[in-house]
Amino acid sequence: MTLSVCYFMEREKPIRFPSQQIRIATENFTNFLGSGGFGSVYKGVFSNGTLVAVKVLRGTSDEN
Ligand SMILES: Nc1ncnc2c1ncn2[C@@H]1O[C@H](COP(=O)(O)OP(=O)(O)OP(=O)(O)O)[C@@H](O)[C@H]1O
Repeated sequence: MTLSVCYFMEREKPIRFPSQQIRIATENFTNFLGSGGFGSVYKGVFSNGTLVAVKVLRGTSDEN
């Protein structure tokens, strides 16, 4: 029981992607989907085929 809860929580941890990988997936933020209160959203595809929506938070830079 405890183990399965831990496993679940482990799976729920945020995944950190290098900015380079995000840039490649979004083809350098070419496919603009729309913008919301916190920033712009871009379409991306990871090399394994996973389709993602990437939000660039307003007021942040891509330095990190
Ligand atoms: N998964 C998605 N697929 C397609 N388009 C998306 C997706 N997520 C966001 N968008 C597009 O980006 C726009 C902004 O999305 P966002 O999630 O920022 O909206 P919001 O909830 O209004 O904003 P916020 O959460 O910043 O207040 C949407 O209106 C939509 O056009």
